[in-house]
Amino acid sequence: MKALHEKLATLQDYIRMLAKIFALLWKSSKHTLVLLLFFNLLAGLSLPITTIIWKFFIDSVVEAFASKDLSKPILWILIHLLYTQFNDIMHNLCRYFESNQVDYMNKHITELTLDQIERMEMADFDNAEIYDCIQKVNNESTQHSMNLLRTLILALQNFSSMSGAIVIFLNFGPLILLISFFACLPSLVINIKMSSKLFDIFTKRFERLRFINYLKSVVITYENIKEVKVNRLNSYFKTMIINDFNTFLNEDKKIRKKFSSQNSMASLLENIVSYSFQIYILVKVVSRNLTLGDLTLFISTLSNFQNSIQNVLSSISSFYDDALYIQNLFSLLEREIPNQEATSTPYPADFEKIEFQNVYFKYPGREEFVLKNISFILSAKKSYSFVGLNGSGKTTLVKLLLRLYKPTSGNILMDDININDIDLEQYYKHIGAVFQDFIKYPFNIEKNIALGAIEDLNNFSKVKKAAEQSGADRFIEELPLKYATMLNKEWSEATQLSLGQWQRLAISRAFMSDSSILILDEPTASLDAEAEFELFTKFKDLMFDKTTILITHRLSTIRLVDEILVLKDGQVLESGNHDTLLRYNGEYARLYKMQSDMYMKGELVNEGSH
Ligand SMILES: Nc1ncnc2c1ncn2[C@@H]1O[C@H](COP(=O)(O)OP(=O)(O)OP(=O)(O)O)[C@@H](O)[C@H]1O
Repeated sequence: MKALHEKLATLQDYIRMLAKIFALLWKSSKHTLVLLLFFNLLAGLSLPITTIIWKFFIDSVVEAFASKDLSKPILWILIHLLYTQFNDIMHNLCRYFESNQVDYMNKHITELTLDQIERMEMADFDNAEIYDCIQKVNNESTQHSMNLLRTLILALQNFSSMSGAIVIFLNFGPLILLISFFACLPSLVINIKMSSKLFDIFTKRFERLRFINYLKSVVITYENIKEVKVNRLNSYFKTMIINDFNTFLNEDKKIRKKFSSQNSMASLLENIVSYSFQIYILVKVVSRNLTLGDLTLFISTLSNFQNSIQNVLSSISSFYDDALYIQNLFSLLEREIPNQEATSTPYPADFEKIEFQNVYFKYPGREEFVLKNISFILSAKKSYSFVGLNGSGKTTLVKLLLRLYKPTSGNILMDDININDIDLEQYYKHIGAVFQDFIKYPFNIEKNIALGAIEDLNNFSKVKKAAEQSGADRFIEELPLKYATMLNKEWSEATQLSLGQWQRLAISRAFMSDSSILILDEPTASLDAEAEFELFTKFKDLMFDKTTILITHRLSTIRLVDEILVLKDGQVLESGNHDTLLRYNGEYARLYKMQSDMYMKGELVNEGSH
């Protein structure tokens, strides 16, 4: 991805970017955009039209001094009143359509982003640059789309005002406006330079800003408060954050100071030009025998013209600020995602075995192989466990089976069918998984369980049964609102569950699914050893017709499975059932002995990891 200043190096780049933004606005809501542009163009004309009305009013007042007839000035006041009223209505309409357009744009961007994210593969999320981009777009979408629209509207209104001014000056001396425009150019250059400098700094410090925001969120997140307090980290983090703010502030102040003195020089030039022209206008009005109204008309129009230029300048610099976000948005939306190969092979519901054949795998962007020459067979309707030290590749094996990644080489077959050829929708319908880092959905208990089978979202009796099977029903029944209880502290009237209770809900989701393969990747780490053993015994009975894969570090539970695969450094070291592996007296026997010794000594309270 190119840096923004490289991408927006030329005027053409700006125009291309503007065209893309316009297309985005157009697709968000054509109808609202047309009305919004129309009313803003009209609103932009209000300044020149009001100035013209005042010209006629002043002329009529001068006439009234001689004729003593006030009807004309009163008529002009009435016209002004009507026009002001019309203007107010128009401005309200502008605000109405602007707010609607912001909402439509937000909705459209959210929809496009979510569509794109749905099409992206797991490997895309491993790419730090893409991941970063998604986070930025997600966090800043609302604010920036609003800013952007305002900037464009402001620019449009001012262009409209400037065109009105040009029409007024057409017969009087359009050169005056042209020279005034050139007098504003130094300001334009200074503003663009300042914005680009601030923008460069902002880009450079973006990483650090994200770090600070992350640190702030560490301090304010409910789950973290206890650790932060106990370790007395509040003031340490606060100092870190404030120090960074001070550094940024000083850097910004230096730049602003430099440019504000340059800006004063530029304003001096503008003022000299402006006041010279006011004198010129005065001389010309008198020499041509024009009216007092004409004098006010031209002087006010000149001043309005210069203000409009200033406003357009500030639009350009705020556009520059918002461009980083827009750049991220477009690079995310324009990212080419190769169409998934059509995988239409039906899921082999009555498969007999799953076979890993010489599977090698390395993560995208990584050099080293995480899995090396893995070959084994899982028979249908049997239970298996992957065992090994942290980082030995257990979860990676599961990710390949779940088709979140494809093997770098080698095949994974269900009978003779490569799993990556099976229709994906059908595949996921038949495979269930619960992970250690399961999701805490922002819904009530019923829905948190029901999401295990999206087809059965409203099947309450199935939800209840799943909760009974996981043992979650015991704590649910004690809650005042039972299955209707909202979870998580963040939501009003919500209850905070313990991690073990959350895990039981996640496991209930597995009981909802009618899948024929079930993967449990350390979903029971927060349950005590006894609860895990009891749960898995139950699991085995209930899941007798499924192929199950259990990953846990508790070897006491692992005893229950039909076959154990021991992994070390991405390779299968041993396989067999508990007794065979103990007799073999290899890695498994060593780990098992170590854990049971610790149990005997009462040292292992919760052996989540080695
Ligand atoms: N997304 C990723 N990108 C790059 N490397 C990864 C990624 N996920 C895991 N790894 C690396 O792959 C190796 C195997 O990780 P994996 O999660 O499969 O181990 P594990 O056996 O499940 O470990 P644990 O018992 O700690 O859960 C580790 O060295 C890890 O650093």
